Amino acid sequence: MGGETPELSAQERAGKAFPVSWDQFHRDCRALTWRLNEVGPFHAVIAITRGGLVPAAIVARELGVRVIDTVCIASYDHTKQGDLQVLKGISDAAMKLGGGTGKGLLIVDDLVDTGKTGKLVREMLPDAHFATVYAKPKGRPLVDTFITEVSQDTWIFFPWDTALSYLPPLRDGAA
Ligand SMILES: O=P(O)(O)OC[C@H]1O[C@H](OP(=O)(O)OP(=O)(O)O)[C@H](O)[C@@H]1O
Ligand SMILES: Nc1nc2[nH]cnc2c(=O)[nH]1
Ligand SMILES: [Mg+2]
Repeated sequence: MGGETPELSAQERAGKAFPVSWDQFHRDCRALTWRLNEVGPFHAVIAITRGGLVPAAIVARELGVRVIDTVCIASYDHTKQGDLQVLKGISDAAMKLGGGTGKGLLIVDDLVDTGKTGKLVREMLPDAHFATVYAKPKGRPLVDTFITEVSQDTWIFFPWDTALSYLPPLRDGAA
């Protein structure tokens, strides 16, 4: 493979890192719920797995919603985006609650980046409300409610993907 430039992952292209702690994530999910409380009530929460599972649990708890379904979509293999794969669709029971179009349903994901994942789910449930905790500019128009916008060249590190580790002092060359 000599001489070939290796393809950059989405994370490498993103450049800037935005690490989020559990505390911060919990606070941001609660802030999201404050906004959603004005929009509901919702019959059910639909979590886009896997990243949507944690915010969906927190939001559903705060809103008092006990029906939670999943739509299972994979696109990024760690940080490289490939074709979207729907591994599991929305259940018939949740579809029925949303009258076939998603009316009164709340879709939750951790973030929108390019918007490809969100677009696909919106097509499945055109009348549902779509909420994410974080949004990048490309995906932002797809989202009805979000809390924090980060630039397109930022990579968000979630607490379930990270651990506390030693950081060398700045003067020793740490970024
Ligand atoms: O707006 P997009 O460019 O489509 O990217 C956003 C999606 O990417 C991540 O999921 P990922 O596919 O990495 O799967 P995961 O939730 O299982 O980590 C994230 O949780 C969103 O669902
Ligand atoms: N963890 C994480 N996953 C993503 N998938 C698409 N964009 C991102 C991001 O910024 N962070
Ligand atoms: Mg995801």
